[in-house]
Amino acid sequence: MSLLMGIDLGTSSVKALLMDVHGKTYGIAQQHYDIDVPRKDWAEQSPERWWTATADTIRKLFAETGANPNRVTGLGLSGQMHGLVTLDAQGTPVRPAIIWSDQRSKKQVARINDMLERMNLTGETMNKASTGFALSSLLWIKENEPEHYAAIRSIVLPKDYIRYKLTGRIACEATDASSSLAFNTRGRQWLYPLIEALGIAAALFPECREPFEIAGEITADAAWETGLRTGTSVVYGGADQCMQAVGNGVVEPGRIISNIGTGGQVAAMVADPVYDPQWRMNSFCHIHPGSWAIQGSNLNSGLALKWLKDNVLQAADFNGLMEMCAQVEAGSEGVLFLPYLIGERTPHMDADARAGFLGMTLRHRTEHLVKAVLEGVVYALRDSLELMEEQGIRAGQVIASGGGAKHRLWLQCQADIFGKPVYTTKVQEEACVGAAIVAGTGVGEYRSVREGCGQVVALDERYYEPDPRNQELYDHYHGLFKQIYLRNRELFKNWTVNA
Ligand SMILES: Nc1ncnc2c1ncn2[C@@H]1O[C@H](COP(=O)(O)OP(=O)(O)O)[C@@H](O)[C@H]1O
Ligand SMILES: O=C(CO)[C@@H](O)[C@H](O)COP(=O)(O)O
Repeated sequence: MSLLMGIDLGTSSVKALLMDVHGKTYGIAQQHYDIDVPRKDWAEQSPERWWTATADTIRKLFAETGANPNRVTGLGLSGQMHGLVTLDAQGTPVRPAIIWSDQRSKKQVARINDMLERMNLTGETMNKASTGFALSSLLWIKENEPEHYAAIRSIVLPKDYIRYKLTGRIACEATDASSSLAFNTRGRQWLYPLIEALGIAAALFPECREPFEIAGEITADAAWETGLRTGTSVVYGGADQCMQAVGNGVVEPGRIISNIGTGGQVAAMVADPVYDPQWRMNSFCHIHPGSWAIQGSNLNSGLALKWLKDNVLQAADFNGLMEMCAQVEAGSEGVLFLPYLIGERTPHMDADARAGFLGMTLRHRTEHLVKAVLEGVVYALRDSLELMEEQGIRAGQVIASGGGAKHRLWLQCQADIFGKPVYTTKVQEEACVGAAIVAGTGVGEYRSVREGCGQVVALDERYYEPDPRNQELYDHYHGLFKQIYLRNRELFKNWTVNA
């Protein structure tokens, strides 16, 4: 039977998955990497490091499964969104990639947003600019690193670089391109009037296609580095949020995803170009022309727990932390964590917002801080869920996904704080599975993405009910959580000397 490969270039690791066309997983391999923070507010990763990690991971996957590369009929890619990879005339990265969590481009964001309003283009972008979006980062390079800017011949988003290394073809696709802000999200093409008004050459933006189209074939060099067969078909793939939606079977309206990756999102698919007129959420292209994803984008989800684990507690692993706080009561005995370590998008769109613990007394111990971080992350997701409902999008089912769905405590916390049952799918590594389904559609294993989802994705029978005893308490703390930001917003703006 044919096999499909899905690769997800995440923010904390790259994962590769092999499955058969019915969704039976043959194996998953992973390699971790860090975010580089060379200066305050910067967040960068090396595209070359992504590539060596990806090639190693694919080789490891073949070694561990013993699968024959000749059986792989299609490969699809999923990737962290928004980031900017700059390529020179030889296709070599000009500088490290500026990724989604970078905050250096606040001035450029303000200017782009002014321009969007003046040119009346917000109906096309369906978003306002944020720091870490590729267009904001590119304008920052233009204004601050002219020698680098002069060397750029094309720009792509993170997973597009991996596709280029696999196939030799430089290109983008609509779901991720719509997260760059240089894109007409309504019309699914680059937004040249905006690009040109910012003094950026339109030629830097390569051709932009659809996720399930075949982009090319594995080159001999890539085959040598990865163990894949030369000539294997590679589809364009898509943004991780889109591929995750496919891997959760969310290819039509009615289900909402709550994702805890490095960032966090509450997202739904809509069949109309819906966006929040107050710009508290994001709307991006979904898998097919005529479909969009509307999402609450929280920047500090798994990232906040990872920060606590690595920078504060120097703990060995996530499971150990989760067990440490398993006995702490709902509400962490009054400790609240505001998770805005790198600012926040939904609902505040404020790169200056900052994190903190509040409400501590002599009684509190490490385990309360851990639980408060889990809860703080979910309060932020609840902000997104409430905005989603404000847009008229009702959640028939909330499906949890991402690394945060690996532990029952975080799943129960979501059910309790949302006040809704939370489901998971039987799928492991949903973004990889989504990418594999899209690959299967591109190479003709499935007649449609929907048919692929039908064959591969099923909900787990086990789900998490909200505990009625915790509802009032969590409503109260979520109210405090919102107030803490609102009452400190002005202080955050002037937090740092010489900021
Ligand atoms: N066993 C676990 N228990 C709780 N949280 C976990 C566990 N494993 C991973 N996580 C959380 O998931 C995050 C990584 O999620 P993932 O979806 O793999 O991220 P990305 O796609 O950004 O690389 C970690 O930072 C951590 O907060
Ligand atoms: O900003 C966003 C989505 O809008 C980010 O969440 C990136 O798409 C990275 O995803 P993860 O690596 O955290 O899953």
